[in-house]
Amino acid sequence: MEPGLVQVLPRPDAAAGHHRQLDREEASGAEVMAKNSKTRFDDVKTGSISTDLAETSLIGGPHLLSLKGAGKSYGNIIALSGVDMDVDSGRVTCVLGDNGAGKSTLIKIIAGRHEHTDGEFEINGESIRLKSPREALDRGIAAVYQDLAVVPLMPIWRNFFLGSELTTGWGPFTSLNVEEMKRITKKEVLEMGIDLRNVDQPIGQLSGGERQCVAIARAVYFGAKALILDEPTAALGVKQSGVVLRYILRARDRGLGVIFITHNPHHAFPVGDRFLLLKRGKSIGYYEKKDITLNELTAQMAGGAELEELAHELEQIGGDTRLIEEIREAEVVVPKA
Ligand SMILES: Nc1ncnc2c1ncn2[C@@H]1O[C@H](COP(=O)(O)OP(=O)(O)OP(=O)(O)O)[C@@H](O)[C@H]1O
Repeated sequence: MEPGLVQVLPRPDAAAGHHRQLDREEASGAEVMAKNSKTRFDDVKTGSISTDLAETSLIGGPHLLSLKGAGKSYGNIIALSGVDMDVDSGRVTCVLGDNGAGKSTLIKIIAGRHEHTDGEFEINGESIRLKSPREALDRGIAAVYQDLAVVPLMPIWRNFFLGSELTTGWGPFTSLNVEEMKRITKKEVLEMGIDLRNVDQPIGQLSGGERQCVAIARAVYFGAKALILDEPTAALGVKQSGVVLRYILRARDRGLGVIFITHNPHHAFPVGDRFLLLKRGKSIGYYEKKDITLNELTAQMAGGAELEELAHELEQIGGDTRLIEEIREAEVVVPKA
C-alpha cells in the first residue's frame, strides 16, 4: 500500500456536510498558533526549537493522555508491561524501540484497537478503557499509519475529505461542494507548510513526506487533539525525513499532543520533549529532554539492540537460558555526553 493517509473515520456531522461550530473555533485558534509559530528546519536540526507554547500549555490540569503502569497481555504472552507515559498539548512524546519492543501494542491501546489489560489509561485525567478506534477518534485521538490506504489516482482534495465529503444543497438537490473542499484542503495543507499549487493533482504524485503532511493536516482539520504518528520517517530518505520532522513540529505548535513512534534517536531527539524507550515489551527508560542527551539516547537504543542480537545468537545455538535472560535484562551502560 502507498505510505500516507490517516486513519480518520468520517464523523457523523462531517458526513452530513456540516462540521461542528467548535471545529471552526478550534481551527481559528490553530491558525493563530500556526501564524505565531516560527519553526525553521535549521532549528529542527539543531534541536533549538522554542518550547514556549509547550510550557504554557502545561500549566495546571491533567495530561491529555497518561499511561500508568499500562500493559497488554494476549493470553500468556505479555506484549507490553509497566509503561508510564504522558502526552500533553503542544508537546511531542517519542516512543523508541526496536522490533518486538511493543510499539504497535502501545499504539493499539491508545488508538482504541486493543484494550489494555493492566494499569491505567487516562484521557484528561479520566480513567478509560477504549473499546474501538471510533471511540478514540471521538475523544480526539487520531493515528497516521505509515501504510494507510490512499487512493493514489484520486485528487489530493478527494483523499483529504474521503468519507467526510462536504455537500451543498438539500434533498434531491444535494451535490458535492467541490470548490469548498479544494479551498479547505489547500488552506489546511498550507498551514502545515506545503504550498500545493494544484490540489486536483493525484495524491500518488506527492512525495512520501508530502503525503504524511496531508495526513497530518487532515487529522488536525477533523479535530484531533492527540496525534499518533507510526514511524512516519521509516521509509523516507534524509531530506524527506527532515520534511516530516518539520510537520511534527507544526502539529505541536498547533497545540496537538504528538506521539512520535520511531526507532531512530536522531529523528526523535531534535523534535521530542519526552522519550519512552521500549525493549521486549518493557519500558527501559522514560526521560524528559532535559534529562538525556542525544548520545545517551543513541547509546540506550544501540546498546539495547546489540544485547538483543547477542541474546538471539545465543538462543540460536542453544546457549544457557539463564545467561540469555541475564543479557536481555542487562542495563545498558550509557556514556556521559
Ligand atoms: N496479537 C498478539 N498475540 C500474541 N502476541 C503478540 C500479539 N501482538 C504482539 N505480540 C507480541 O508482543 C510483542 C510486542 O510486539 P509489537 O508488535 O507491539 O512490537 P513492535 O515494537 O511494534 O515491533 P515491530 O517494530 O517489529 O512491529 C512481540 O513479542 C509480539 O510477538
